Amino acid sequence: ASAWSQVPQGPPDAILGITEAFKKDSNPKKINLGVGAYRDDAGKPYVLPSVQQAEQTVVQQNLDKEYAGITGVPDFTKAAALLAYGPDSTPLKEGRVCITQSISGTGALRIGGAFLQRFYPGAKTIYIPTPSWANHKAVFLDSGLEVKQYRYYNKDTIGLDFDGMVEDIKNMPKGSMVLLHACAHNPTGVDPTEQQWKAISDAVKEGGHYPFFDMAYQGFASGNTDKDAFALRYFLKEGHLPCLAQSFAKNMGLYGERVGAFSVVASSTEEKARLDSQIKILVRPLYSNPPVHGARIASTILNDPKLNQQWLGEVEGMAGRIIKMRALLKENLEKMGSKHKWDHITDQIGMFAYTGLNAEQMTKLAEEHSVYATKDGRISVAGITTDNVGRLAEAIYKVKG
Ligand SMILES: Cc1ncc(COP(=O)(O)O)c(CN[C@@H](CCC(=O)O)C(=O)O)c1O
Repeated sequence: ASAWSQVPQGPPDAILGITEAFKKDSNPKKINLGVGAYRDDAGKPYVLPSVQQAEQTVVQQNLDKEYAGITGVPDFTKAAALLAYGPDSTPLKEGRVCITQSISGTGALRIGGAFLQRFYPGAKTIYIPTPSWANHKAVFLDSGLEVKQYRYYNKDTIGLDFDGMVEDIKNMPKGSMVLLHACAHNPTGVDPTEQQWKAISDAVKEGGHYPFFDMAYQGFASGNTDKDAFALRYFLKEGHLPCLAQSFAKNMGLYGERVGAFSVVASSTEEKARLDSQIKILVRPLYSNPPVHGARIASTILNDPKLNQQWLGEVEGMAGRIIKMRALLKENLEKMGSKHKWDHITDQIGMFAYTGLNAEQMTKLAEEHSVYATKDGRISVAGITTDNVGRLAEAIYKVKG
């Protein structure tokens, strides 16, 4: 018998499996609201013009294909840190930010999980929101951490369970690790207000907890990269020493180039040097060093003031189209005569809308209307276009009323 005879058949991925089902559907009017990837109003993937231009520049430089070093392309990681922490960030100015390039956001989370598992002085338990990105739990379990949850979403108000979240943070064992979505919460699209973030920071500080920010959508939520980094920067001002996972998949459309970064804020430059050395020791046996092409594109954009401005305009454009599609869907649902309130669709922010539809209704959307999205009722708003929004509203109305 083969060595693998006892390997069980695993389930399809909760998110990426939706695209597989969508591809199998022959209905020409099918709609894919599954994977959180931006589409333009023609429903096509969008390569940002600033990315195309940056790529041309990189190619014309005829660079070599040598290893970038374990922590990646230095011009990229320096610029990524500046984008996240901001030009007036004290830790950045004092050289206390330890950063490595990563295989996009997932890779940053995984380096973070492995680093915390190896060096965190407290209990190796990380608390993630309820609900959270479908892959968070597996990333941290596979990193060797225990995963627990804190209350986050209130299904009655289809909003933030702020009191529950703060209470759970206050009740966590002292010195717990807490994963926080910096902006554009996935899957709910529900973010704390700036006031609420201040209370959350106090609760994290009170418990001596350790914050791990996942910022996969900087710029993509509000259209403004500084605004979307508010929570992270506020925590820094409040003296927290967080770690951070960054992704350039969505805000630069570099999905398949796998461009990201993992960083830890140290308490001194001497500590930063020790962390640097250990991050390198951790990454080397993982994948040794990261791919250079995507990072060179991102670095060209971030380091060229003109291209950077153009890029910021394009990010704002993507965020703007999503905000417009939210309003259009709500309007169409109301035109259908739906007796439900749909304010949450326009109140929510970022790539996703949490519709409130249950798994059975989501299955009906797929089977009876060829509308594909994850079973938790999340829809990727970027998949909505002026052309398909009417049909989508009709389908939702038919399964939910
Ligand atoms: C909160 C959050 N963190 C990290 C990531 C990882 O993104 P990278 O591509 O590794 O940079 C995602 C992507 N989530 C999207 C995209 C598809 C997926 O990976 O699940 C989603 O939820 O649809 C995310 O939503």
